Amino acid sequence: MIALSLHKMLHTAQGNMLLDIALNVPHGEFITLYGESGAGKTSILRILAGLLDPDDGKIAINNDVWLDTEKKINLSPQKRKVGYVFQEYALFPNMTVRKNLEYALEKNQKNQIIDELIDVIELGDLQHRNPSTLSGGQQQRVALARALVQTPDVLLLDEPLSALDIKMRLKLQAYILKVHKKYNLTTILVSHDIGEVLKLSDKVYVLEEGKIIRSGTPSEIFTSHQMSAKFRFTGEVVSIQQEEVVYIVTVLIGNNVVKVIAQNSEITDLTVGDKVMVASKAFNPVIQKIT
Ligand SMILES: Nc1ncnc2c1ncn2[C@@H]1O[C@H](COP(=O)(O)OP(=O)(O)OP(=O)(O)O)[C@@H](O)[C@H]1O
Repeated sequence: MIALSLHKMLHTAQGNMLLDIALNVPHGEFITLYGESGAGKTSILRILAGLLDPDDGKIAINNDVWLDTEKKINLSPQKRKVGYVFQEYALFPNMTVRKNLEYALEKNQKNQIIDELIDVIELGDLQHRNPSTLSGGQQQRVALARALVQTPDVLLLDEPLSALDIKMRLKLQAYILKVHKKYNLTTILVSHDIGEVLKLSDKVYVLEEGKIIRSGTPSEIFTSHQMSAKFRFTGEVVSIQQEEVVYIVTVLIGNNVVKVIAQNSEITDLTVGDKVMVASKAFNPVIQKIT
């Protein structure tokens, strides 16, 4: 469980903005912070990691207190068990992938974890190459592995996939989910990509001007209930799930999510990431791939 409460006066181009957050994240949950640019999402991650001090607050992870401004407790970033992945890959360019991972080992830590992560994140073929020779997606896989070397309790992901194309994003999303489950992490993602948020998170917190204004499951937050009877929209498939004899296709249309019931014949050539048209036909939405 992450128990977090904090205040921090932030200085924005429009003047002061109070970041005022209280959040409890159960152990093993995957949450997303979602909101406009400048709402304070990155600041929350930096405060958790110990890279930014709040004006006052408390952070406890399970029973470990990382910060308690009243009791003057403030653990250094090195003592907090967090893994942090940013949009920038921030790898050492002149060290091999393996050396980049080994560099993250703590003193006296066995390097067995390096082989395990290379296996789990499938970096075997890349381990002796330098990051500069790798694609963005491959570099981000290395950055993800490096964030896990010290077996953190908490994984912080600050728009880690936003520089990647859709194919790479989907691949990396799968690795992120895999490590989240395998290492029983509590994960906090910052993302603007609703498809990604839907796929990865258990719960979404919507931030506006430093405060949480709404929270719920991704479907609760993003599903539109205001669809008119006659419509025609284009969107992107974010998931396809089988429900007994039919399929539920989740389509992202602008900032809204629409769930369409489809027959087997409608989804045969459909995959996640496809652009589709959703249109009403006698009150039932139909879905068609755009080629
Ligand atoms: N150390 C600091 N002290 C005071 N203000 C800060 C500090 N760091 C950031 N800010 C300001 O706080 C505001 C929120 O920044 P933050 O990066 O947390 O937003 P964000 O929601 O992550 O935005 P984005 O989606 O663009 O990354 C910005 O206006 C920023 O200039």
